[in-house]
Amino acid sequence: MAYALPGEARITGAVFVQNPVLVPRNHSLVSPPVILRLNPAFLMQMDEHRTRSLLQFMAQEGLEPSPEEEMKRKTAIDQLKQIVLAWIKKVAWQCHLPKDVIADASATVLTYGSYGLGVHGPESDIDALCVGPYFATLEEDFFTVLHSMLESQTEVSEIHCVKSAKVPLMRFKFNGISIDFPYARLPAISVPEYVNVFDPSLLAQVDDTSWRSLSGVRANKRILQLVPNLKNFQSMLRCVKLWARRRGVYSHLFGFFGGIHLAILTAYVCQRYPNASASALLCLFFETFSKWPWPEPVVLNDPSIPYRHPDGRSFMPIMMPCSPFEWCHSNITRSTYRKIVSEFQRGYVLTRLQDPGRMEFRWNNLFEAYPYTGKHTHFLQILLTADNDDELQEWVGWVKSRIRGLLLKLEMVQEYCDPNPTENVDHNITEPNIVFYWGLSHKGNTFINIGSLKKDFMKSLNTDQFADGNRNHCKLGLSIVQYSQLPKSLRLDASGAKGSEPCGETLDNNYLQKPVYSQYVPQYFVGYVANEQHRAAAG
Ligand SMILES: Nc1ncnc2c1ncn2[C@@H]1O[C@H](COP(=O)(O)OP(=O)(O)OP(=O)(O)O)[C@@H](O)[C@H]1O
Ligand SMILES: [Mg+2]
Ligand SMILES: [Mg+2]
Repeated sequence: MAYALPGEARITGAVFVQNPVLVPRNHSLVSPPVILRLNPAFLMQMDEHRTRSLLQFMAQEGLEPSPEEEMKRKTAIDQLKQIVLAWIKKVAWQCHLPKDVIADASATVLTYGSYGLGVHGPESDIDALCVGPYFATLEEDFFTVLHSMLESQTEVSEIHCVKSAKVPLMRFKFNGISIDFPYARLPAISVPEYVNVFDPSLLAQVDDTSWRSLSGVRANKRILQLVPNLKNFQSMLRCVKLWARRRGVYSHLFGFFGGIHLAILTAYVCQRYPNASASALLCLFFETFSKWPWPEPVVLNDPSIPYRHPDGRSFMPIMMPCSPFEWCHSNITRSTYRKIVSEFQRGYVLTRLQDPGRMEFRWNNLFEAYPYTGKHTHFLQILLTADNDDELQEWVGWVKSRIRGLLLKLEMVQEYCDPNPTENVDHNITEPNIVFYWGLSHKGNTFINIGSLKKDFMKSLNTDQFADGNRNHCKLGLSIVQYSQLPKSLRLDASGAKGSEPCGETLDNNYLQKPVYSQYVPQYFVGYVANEQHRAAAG
């Protein structure tokens, strides 16, 4: 028995109900149910209690980096700023610029992505845009001069240039922290630390690549301007990201959401319910998106701003919140769309505010890890091996940057496929390796011609282009495995209480989860092509 709150009494702010309503208290525990007459003060108290328990849960989960981790990141950015400043003086001097211009010349580093939003976790990268003056070129000064300056720093390791991406960047580790480092060139001599990235006079003259590189920073700043309560937004987005990770719907490359998508969805709910508490916002997130009439787009900005409707190819269109108001790039497919929708619905069922008599909220249930082995009986095993760890890292990165092709091919023969992005290591195999297990539909075609699937995918992988085609020892194996052939750590019956004996190749439970941070990004990665019209509209 559950009494729903009347429609108009939804939690849309500090005021919860217009009229007291009757609800059962602890209806599952008390029989017959004790009926309690709720009043707004009680509901408010209950909301505070829920928010406290959510914040407690977040603390237990270690979602916020420790002060030491924070300091490490801040130091990394400060040091990068110093390096960039030294770099620009050197470039100005090499360009034989007049002394006073050399003295004025400056460049800076602007953070964006999860770090810029203040929602990074211990495992997040730092997205840092290097912004330099007009005389420092991308190809020569950034990718050659700055690259070699960075390479010579003891703090920097695993540095790679990703020149062919839409947003060209350097990728490296600074004291062990992964950094994405694109470059934008502004029509100025001096780029101050707090440069205004919305300044139309600057934007009107930047080149296309710089424009795309700047769009990440501009989108972030816009999100921060648009959310009414920053602290609530940050708490909620941390929770939403944890939920998405645990439920297997966080991975842009594997057809799910990336950080930018979740940031915009979260900001949308915050904007719509400016006075709601952090816990109410999380509940409203699931309510909003479990009922969302996809493919109706999610638009964060003022709805009066005219926009072109999406082309109909995107399952879940989400608009970037800064001009020229393009769509966030999305890899969502038929299968991943289905999974995301069902996860929104699950979230809604577990957090619905229909039962306000329920004082305790089991947040653990919402964030439970997705039970792949309870949902699927057959899996596509994707095994990637290489001669050494460095080659493996490059190989995995390359394959992941093109993995959507495999998903689409599989969807042509399978009704549904669940591409689990978790990276496992099989210690029974001597070569360095990474293994993925993708859930297959039991209703679909159980016969998959693995040979032809692999041939097609290898063709689209275009291994000749991969590191100049010199990596002959990088291999990819595809096979279908049953539940019983999975590593024990992935099975529901890992305790051995029940379940069948392994058949075929036996895999042990010595698997590790080890995310690979790669130099490769898909060609379409981030952003859009700007044109004169876009620039004119910028601001
Ligand atoms: N698909 C995309 N479309 C548009 N912009 C994107 C896209 N993916 C990434 N970006 C830009 O790059 C930034 C950094 O992306 P990244 O993948 O590092 O996610 P993030 O939000 O920082 O989350 P994480 O904590 O996982 O790193 C985003 O904030 C966004 O500006
Ligand atoms: Mg990031
Ligand atoms: Mg990044």
